[in-house]
Amino acid sequence: MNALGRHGQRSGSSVAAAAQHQRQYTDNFVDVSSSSNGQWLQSAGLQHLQQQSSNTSSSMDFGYYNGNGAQDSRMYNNSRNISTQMSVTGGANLFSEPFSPPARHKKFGGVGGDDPSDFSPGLLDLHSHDTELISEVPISGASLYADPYYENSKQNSKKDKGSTVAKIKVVVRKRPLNKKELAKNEEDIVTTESHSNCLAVHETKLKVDLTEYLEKHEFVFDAVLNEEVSNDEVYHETVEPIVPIIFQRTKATCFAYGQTGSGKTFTMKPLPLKASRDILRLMHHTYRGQGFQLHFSFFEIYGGKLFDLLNDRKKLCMREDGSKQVCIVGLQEYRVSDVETIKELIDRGNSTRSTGTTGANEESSRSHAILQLCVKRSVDGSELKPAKVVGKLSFIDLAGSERGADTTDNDKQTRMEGAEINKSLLALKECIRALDNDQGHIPFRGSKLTEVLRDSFVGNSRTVMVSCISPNAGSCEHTLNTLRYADRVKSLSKGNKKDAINFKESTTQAEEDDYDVDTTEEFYEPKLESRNWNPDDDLNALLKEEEELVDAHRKQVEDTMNIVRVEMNLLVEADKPGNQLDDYVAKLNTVLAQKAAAILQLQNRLAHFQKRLRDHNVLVSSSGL
Ligand SMILES: Nc1ncnc2c1ncn2[C@@H]1O[C@H](COP(=O)(O)OP(=O)(O)OP(=O)(O)O)[C@@H](O)[C@H]1O
Repeated sequence: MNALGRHGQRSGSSVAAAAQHQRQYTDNFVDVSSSSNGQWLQSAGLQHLQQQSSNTSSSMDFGYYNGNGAQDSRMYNNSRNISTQMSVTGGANLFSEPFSPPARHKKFGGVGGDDPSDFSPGLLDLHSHDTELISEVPISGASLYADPYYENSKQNSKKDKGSTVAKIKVVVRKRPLNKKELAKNEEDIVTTESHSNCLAVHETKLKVDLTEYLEKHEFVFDAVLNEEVSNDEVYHETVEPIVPIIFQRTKATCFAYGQTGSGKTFTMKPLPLKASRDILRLMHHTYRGQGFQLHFSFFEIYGGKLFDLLNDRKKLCMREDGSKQVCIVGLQEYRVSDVETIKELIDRGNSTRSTGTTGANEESSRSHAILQLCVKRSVDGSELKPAKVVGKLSFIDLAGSERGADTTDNDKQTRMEGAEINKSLLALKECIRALDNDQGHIPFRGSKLTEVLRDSFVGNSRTVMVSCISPNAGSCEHTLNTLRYADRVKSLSKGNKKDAINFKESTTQAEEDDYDVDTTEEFYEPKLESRNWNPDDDLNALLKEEEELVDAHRKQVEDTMNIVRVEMNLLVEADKPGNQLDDYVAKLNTVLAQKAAAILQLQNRLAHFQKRLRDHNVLVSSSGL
C-alpha cells in the first residue's frame, strides 16, 4: 500500500461509525441551500434533496470547532459515533501523530473563536463554476503573515513569501537502512550533503576482468533530506511554505515518488494533517470571520477510472465545462473545520483503496490516490452565496514507480496496471516541466491523472515532488531511476530549456489530442519529435537491436570456444616435463575471464532489452493500438 495508506486501517467500530456518518452526511448534508445547487438538483431530478437539506441544522456540520477556546484534549476515539457530534471541541492536537512544530503549536492550543454555526453542511462538488478560482476578493487582515505563527516561522519570515515560493520544488528523502537490509549486511550506497543539497549514489560495477569498481552518480536538488530528518522537517521543507498562498488564489500539488518501500507512505501520510492544521489556523485566526471554508475530498484513479474513496467507491466522471475547467461529477466533498475529522476521512478513504499483489510487493498500491484540501470563500464573505474556490492543495499518493518494470511474474491485468501507471508518471513529469517553462500548452491529456489535475497545473500553481529513495545496494537501480526522474523534472528549472523548446515546437494547440507517450524507454521519455507514433516502428527498432545483441553474444561465445580449443592443444603441449604449465594456465584464465565478462555484459543488456520489449508490448496492448 502506498502513501497515506497502510497505517490508516480503521477498527471495525470506527468503520461502522464512519459508514454511519457517511450515510448521514450523504443524506442530510448535501448543501442544496444555494440556489445554484438547487438548480442542479432539479436538473438531475433530485429536488427532494433540496427540501431535506434546507431542514438540516448547521450545527450538524461535519466538522466543528471550539467556540470558547477551551481545548478538549485527546477526544479522538475510534468508536466515537460521529453522527452525534453536535458538541464542539478544540479541533487541534488530538492525535498521537506529533504535529510540527510542537513548540509553536502550543501557542495556538485551544484556538477557536468561530462559532460552530458558522459552518454549514458540506456540499457535492458538482459545479463547474465551483472549480474556478474566486476572482480577487480583498482579504482583511492584510498580510498573510499577520498570523504570529507565520511571522515566527523560519520558512515564512520574509514579507510576501508567497511570491518567493518556487513554482516547482524537488526534494529527495533518503530513508535509513531497515532491519532486513542490516541483517543482510547490505551497504548504504547513498551519501548526502544536506547543506549543499547534494547527493551521490555509489554504484558497484564490474570491469571486464570481473574486478569491482565504484561508479559515483552525483545529483543536486532543491533539498536533500537524509535518514535523520524527521517528518516535521519534511513538512517544514515541502508543504508548510505553500499553505499561506493557498489563500491567495493558488493551487498546489504535492506528491511522493519512488520505488516500493522507499518511504512514500512514511513521508506523505502526515502531510495532509499538518497542512490542514495550518490552514485551519489561518482560517480561524488571520481570516477569522471572512467566510473562508475548508473542503475535503479523496478519490483514486485505478485503471484510468475514477472512484470516490469517501462514497463506497462510487465511479466518478470527469467533465470539462465551457471554460475548460475540470469538474469531477459526483465527487463527494466534505466541509471540515477540525483536523480530527480530516484524519477520520483519510482513514476511511485509505481503507477503501485498491491494493493487490505484484512481483515487487505483496500489498501493493495499484492506484493513485488524490486527497484534496480546498479553500473556498463566499464572494461576499458570508454564507449566503455559494462559496467559490480560493485555492487548493492536492496530495497525490502515487503507485510505486517500479510497478511497470517489475512485470515478469505478473498477470495481464497487473501488467496493464503497470503500463497505466508508467503512462501517468510520464505525463505528470511532462506537465510539471511544461509548467515550469510557462509553456502555453500543458500536455495534461497524457493520462487521466494529469487530466484530473489539470486545474492544478494552470494559472498560479505550485508543485512539490518528494523523491523517496532506499539506501541499500540492492535498490541501486531503482534509486538511480527515481533520482533521474526527479532530475528530469528539475532540469529545466536550472536553465536547460532545450527540451522544452523542442516540445513546444512539436506540439501546438491543435495537436493537443495527439499527445503520444512512448513507455518503451527506460525512463519513459515521450516521443516528442514524432507526432505520428507508430508502435510498429518502435517494435522494428527493438527487434533490430535484439538481433544485434544476439549476434554479438553468439560471436563472443564462438570466440571463447575457439580460444578454449586452441588453448587446450597448447595445454596438452605445455603439460610436458620442463614446460611452464602454470604460465599457460594463468594466461588462459585471464583470457577466459575476459570472455566470461563480455558474455555477462551482453546477457545483462539482453535482459534489459527484454524488459523494454515487455513494457512496449504492455503499452501497445493497453493503448489499444
Ligand atoms: N525516513 C524513514 N525513517 C524511518 N523509517 C522509514 C523511513 N521511511 C520509511 N521508513 C519505513 O520503511 C518502511 C517502508 O516505508 P513505506 O511503507 O513508507 O514505503 P512506500 O514507499 O510507501 O512503499 P509502498 O509503495 O509499497 O507503499 C516502513 O516500515 C516505514 O516505516
